Amino acid sequence: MTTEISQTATELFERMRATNPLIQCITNYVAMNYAANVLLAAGASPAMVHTPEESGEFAAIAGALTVNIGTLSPNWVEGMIAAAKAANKAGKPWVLDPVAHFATGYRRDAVAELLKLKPSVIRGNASEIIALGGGQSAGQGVDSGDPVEQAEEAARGLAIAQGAIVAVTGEVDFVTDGKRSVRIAGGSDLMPKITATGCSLTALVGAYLAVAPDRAFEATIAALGNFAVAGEIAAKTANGPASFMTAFIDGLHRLDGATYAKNLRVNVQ
Ligand SMILES: Nc1ncnc2c1ncn2[C@@H]1O[C@H](COP(=O)(O)OP(=O)(O)OP(=O)(O)O)[C@@H](O)[C@H]1O
Ligand SMILES: Cc1ncsc1CCO
Ligand SMILES: [Mg+2]
Repeated sequence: MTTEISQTATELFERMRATNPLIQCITNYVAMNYAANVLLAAGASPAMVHTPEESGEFAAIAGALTVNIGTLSPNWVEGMIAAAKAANKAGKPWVLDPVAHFATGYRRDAVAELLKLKPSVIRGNASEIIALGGGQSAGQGVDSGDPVEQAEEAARGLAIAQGAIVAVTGEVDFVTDGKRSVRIAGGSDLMPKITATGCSLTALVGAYLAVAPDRAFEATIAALGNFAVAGEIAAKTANGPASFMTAFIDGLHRLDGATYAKNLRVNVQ
């Protein structure tokens, strides 16, 4: 099972890079530039299209949509909802990143509306997933304050309740569809020291979903595996967060299928 999932992830890595999928990213002001560069380096084609006047129209032509609520305002929420509705209508997968949704009523309400539109994948840090499951999290704003293991039960429950794949990221990532679960090791402790690493990963999950819309579980694992492998390699030459960022973008660009397969550490639970 572990070997099978690793092989599938490697196939999806190759397919994503060969396909260069067009991904609509509705993300926050902090993440926009970094996420676009991450997608380009990884082999996808990002487009940051958020305003309601065009977000729905664009969702119908993109391979997948990703929605991150990091820096919200009414116009953006309207754009997110229009895009998610259009993606659903066009049969396109979409990913939700519920950044700090527990922090304010406005964020909670926005996430509740978006969850009604049934994202294919929900990707968050441990604190965000614990809070989505109704638990008390130790998160501080956008940063997680909880270990991934503590979010696993909430992740399984959320996956079943939503009919979605749930990905919890941290030192060792956890992905579940409610029945099947895997852990993905790798990455670097420098990754949470760079803002928008998680937001960029959410965008990359969209890129993998675009090439395997009917295999959202495997696509999510493959995307998280891509970050884990590239992050671990980048950390070997980095002196701190700033040089890591450069090494990470270069590493995503240079990564090949053989290196991906060799370094991927997925464990079926
Ligand atoms: N301590 C760690 N060791 C290894 N990898 C890590 C660690 N912490 C986070 N990561 C990796 O960093 C990436 C982003 O995960 P994280 O949980 O930090 O997202 P996030 O909190 O949503 O980020 P942000 O909101 O700042 O964009 C994932 O690929 C995850 O595996
Ligand atoms: C720092 C920050 N604030 C709102 S969104 C964001 C990016 C990381 O989630
Ligand atoms: Mg986040």
